[in-house]
Amino acid sequence: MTMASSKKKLEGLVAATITPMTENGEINFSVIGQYVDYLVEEQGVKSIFVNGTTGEGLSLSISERRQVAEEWVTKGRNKLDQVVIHVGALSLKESQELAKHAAEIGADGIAVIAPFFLKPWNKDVLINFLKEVAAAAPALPFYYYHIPALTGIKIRAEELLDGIQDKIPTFQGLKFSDTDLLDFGQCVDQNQQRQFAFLFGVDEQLLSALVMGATGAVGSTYNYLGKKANQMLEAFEQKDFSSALNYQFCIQRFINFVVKLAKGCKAEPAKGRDT
Ligand SMILES: CC(=O)N[C@@H]([C@@H](O)[C@H](O)[C@H](O)CO)[C@@H](O)CC(=O)C(=O)O
Repeated sequence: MTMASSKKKLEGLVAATITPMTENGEINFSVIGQYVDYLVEEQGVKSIFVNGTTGEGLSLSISERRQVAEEWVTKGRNKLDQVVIHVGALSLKESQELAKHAAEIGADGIAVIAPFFLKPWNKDVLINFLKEVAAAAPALPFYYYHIPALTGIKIRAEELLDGIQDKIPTFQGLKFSDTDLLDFGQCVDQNQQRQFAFLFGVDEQLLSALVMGATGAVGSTYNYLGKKANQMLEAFEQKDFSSALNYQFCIQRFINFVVKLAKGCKAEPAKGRDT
């Protein structure tokens, strides 16, 4: 048994954290402690996903990513259940450096997206990349972060997962940020022993993914809609599907409102890296 497999399973809501910035585009480390307290006390969210899409990890320098990861781990100690660090990068060396660093600072897991510029042309090439990153942190649970709309890599997650633990012994689960519920369902279905975490990443459709077997969810909206989403999880658990659906509709209305608001906004420079 690897050390990774003895770890507690990542489940429930996981907030994909925003990286707080100052007006000058520097990282505002000073608010991370309060941010942790807010998630735990106000939203009931006890696990986080750092430096992912929401955290703009790929727009930060390697040094910034290391510092951000360290700050979340430090401030989350004894408060958060799990801190997973996204360590994906175009450079294998950088990704390995970040994976090693995540292990050194005591993170609970690492996640990796597919390299998206010179793209892996088939499943085996992608697996080899992921395997090399995972090997840099052999004691940490490893999650594959599937987000084809942003990476442009259309290799189905179901195909990738087939036999993955033989190649990546620390493989612990999938963060699935896509609307293809056939692919998602087939990932769950092929995992007969139920040992992996299946974390859905399209917050507005989480209820459908719960039906399909999601064991948890990673998303941006759990930063501020965590309480509502937790109520939905609770209703689903109690088999109160009509209440669960009402919560999902409420979340959808909110997300739709935010999306429309964002479309109507002119990008303001220097608040974040991706505006
Ligand atoms: C494309 C994107 O940013 N998707 C979000 C969702 O949480 C998304 O914001 C939400 O479903 C609203 O559309 C997450 O899947 C991304 C995520 O978890 C991350 O920040 O790594």
